[in-house]
Amino acid sequence: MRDKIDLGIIGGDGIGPEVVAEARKVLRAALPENVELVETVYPFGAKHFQETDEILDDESLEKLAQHDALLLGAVGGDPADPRLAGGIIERGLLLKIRFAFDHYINLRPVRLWPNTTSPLSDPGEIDFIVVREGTEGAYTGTGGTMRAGTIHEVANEVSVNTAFGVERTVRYAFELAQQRDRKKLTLVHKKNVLVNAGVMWNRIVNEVATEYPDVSVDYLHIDAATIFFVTDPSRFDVIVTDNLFGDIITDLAGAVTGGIGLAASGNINPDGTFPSMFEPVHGSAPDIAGTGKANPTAAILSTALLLRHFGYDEAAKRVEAACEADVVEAGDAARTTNEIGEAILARLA
Ligand SMILES: NC(=O)c1ccc[n+]([C@@H]2O[C@H](COP(=O)([O-])OP(=O)(O)OC[C@H]3O[C@@H](n4cnc5c(N)ncnc54)[C@H](O)[C@@H]3O)[C@@H](O)[C@H]2O)c1
Ligand SMILES: CC(C)[C@H](C(=O)O)[C@@H](O)C(=O)O
Ligand SMILES: [Mg+2]
Repeated sequence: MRDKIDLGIIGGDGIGPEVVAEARKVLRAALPENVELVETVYPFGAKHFQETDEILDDESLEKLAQHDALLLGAVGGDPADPRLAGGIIERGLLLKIRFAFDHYINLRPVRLWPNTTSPLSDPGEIDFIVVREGTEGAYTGTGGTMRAGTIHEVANEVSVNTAFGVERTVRYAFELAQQRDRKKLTLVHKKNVLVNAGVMWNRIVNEVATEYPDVSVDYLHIDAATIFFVTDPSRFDVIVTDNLFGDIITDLAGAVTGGIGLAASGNINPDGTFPSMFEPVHGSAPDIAGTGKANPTAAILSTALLLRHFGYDEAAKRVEAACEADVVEAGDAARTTNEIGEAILARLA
């Protein structure tokens, strides 16, 4: 195992820097003593763009590429600012990194912890993981607008799905399913309507399935999947899905398992050619930024994914156990971002 992690950090906007501050403390404390943590903090985000006109140029991207991994809070500024229209920061910063660093696996574990409040009356056991494709689908920016601003405007947003991109994602999901107790993979798509992409996803899942005879395969249309997220979430083990469906269902999963403030994610480049990037599922939450109400647990749990990514399984387990113990003990008690971070940190000591 490596004895040094060179980490690039982008706190970003809103609650991003607030939750990242807590995550950094926990990460440092969780790492084995003989592992050096080198941190470089970058100012990128909507605020930085408003002040400097810079989003993320190629030179900065090259600097980010030199790190072993990246930790990101969240980006996204004031929706009322016309300069930020069109997702300029989300696309020019966050998606630029995911695409440039070939983060084709967007890994989003979902768990209902004891004593966590779920809006479901009888949630049962929830412990599944969403393997969201991260570099294709509706996110490529393919499309365009004709006759903009007129009654005759046509706006096309094309979902791009390549056999290469789908196959590597599906294979990753099967590998993951094979390592888990239940060994069950559910493809979530919309093959009854998205007949080109959906049919290809389905075919590739069935083809790869022949190499994993011990993994059982299930299929759900995305609309039906949202029903089961609420009525029977324990049926899921590993879900594989495209970029946009994966975005939507992981916010839903966060909401039914005790809140988006607990949902972690990793944008993984499994080949190791580029740094993987770890971030909470949630956004910059402008409605609570600066109030101390943000839950940093999702960001802290994202560092557990980072630790596991580098093989520090014991350290990852300690972070997860500390978060779990904190959730179990504190329940819904109103605490500040800093209080939650300190409580989790104290449990690691
Ligand atoms: N990875 C990212 O950087 C990322 C992810 C999602 C959204 N965004 C951006 O963030 C901005 C706001 O987006 P949004 O409002 O749709 O989604 P959001 O996730 O920021 O907020 C949705 C709701 O969840 C709450 N919430 C989010 N994180 C929380 C936490 N840690 N603790 C407690 N409550 C929390 C917010 O207060 C809000 O009520 C937009 O600009 C969006 O594009 C960025
Ligand atoms: C901000 C946005 C581009 C991003 C996405 O859609 O992937 C976010 O919602 C997420 O879930 O990480
Ligand atoms: Mg999202």
